[in-house]
Amino acid sequence: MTSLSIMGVGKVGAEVAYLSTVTQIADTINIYDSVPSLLTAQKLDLLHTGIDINLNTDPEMLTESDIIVFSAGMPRTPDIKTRADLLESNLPVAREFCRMIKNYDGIVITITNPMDANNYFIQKESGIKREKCIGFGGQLDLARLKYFLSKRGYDTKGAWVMGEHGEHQVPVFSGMKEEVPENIRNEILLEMRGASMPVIKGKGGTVFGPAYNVFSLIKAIINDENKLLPCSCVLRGEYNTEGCSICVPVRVGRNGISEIIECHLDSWEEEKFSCAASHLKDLCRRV
Ligand SMILES: NC(=O)C1=CN([C@@H]2O[C@H](COP(=O)(O)OP(=O)(O)OC[C@H]3O[C@@H](n4cnc5c(N)ncnc54)[C@H](O)[C@@H]3O)[C@@H](O)[C@H]2O)C=CC1
Ligand SMILES: O=C([O-])CC(=O)C(=O)O
Repeated sequence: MTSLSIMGVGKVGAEVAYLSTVTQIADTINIYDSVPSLLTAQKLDLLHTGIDINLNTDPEMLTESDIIVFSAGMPRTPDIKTRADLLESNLPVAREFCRMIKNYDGIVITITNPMDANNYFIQKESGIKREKCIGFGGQLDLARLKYFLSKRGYDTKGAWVMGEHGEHQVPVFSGMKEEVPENIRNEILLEMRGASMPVIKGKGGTVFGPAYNVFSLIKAIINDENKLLPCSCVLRGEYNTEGCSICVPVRVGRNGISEIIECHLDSWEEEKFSCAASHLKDLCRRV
């Protein structure tokens, strides 16, 4: 029996709820949002699929879940330059979330930006084990990296991402068969940084990319897949890093993160990862 909760059913949260409903991935789905009219509308719309699901909207049920997706808070608009600029608006929401989930010891998937800092804060504030606090964003960055590589005719096998889900993301090329020269690496990095903005400008926010990949993460947990995924997690010395949550390769199964993999990086990647870590440590000191 699996119970899944989604806190914040705006664009991304609702799409995750929809995918979880149509695939019947969980036995119980619990959705919550601070806007009652939106919450009622999302509930009715899900029920109108005709799918026989156990759907609740009771915030008390959050702590009874196996997995909670935290997707509440403000998204970027075209004039909000970086995800880190959302910290002041969304930290109070993360704080309220932690109050609501007191004594919870299941898995939290953090989506709300700035995701790495929020994941770090939620882990620290809630006291939930770091293995159960999974920051989402790396899978989406990896999908985008693969898109930019294939557009240039590269075989994407072995491509990876690490670093911040933000300006300091780190595409990892050194595991690929073909060498990617530095000028192309820099070009792709710039494209990755700007990847979501045309979507935000054109339709108000990214939805399908994040929701599909969050759903794969939920599936990896529920089915105990022990799947290798790029996720943000609080480091305690791995990659010589502590004091922040940052995207690294991890294995994910029923109990959350079962292993943090320390992979080889070349000098270009190492330099970028170290910049990402110091940027995130600064951000995390503020939470
Ligand atoms: N990590 C990632 O890869 C991605 C992260 N995001 C982030 O996810 C967050 C949500 O994005 P969208 O769904 O597009 O935004 P949205 O505005 O469509 O939905 C956010 C929802 O949160 C609700 N909310 C706000 N404060 C709340 C509270 N205190 N309690 C309960 N609900 C509350 C709002 O009523 C709204 O329905 C944003 O911070 C966005 O930047 C979005 C896409 C990808
Ligand atoms: O760019 C944003 O603000 C939303 C997001 O995190 C993404 O789509 O990667």
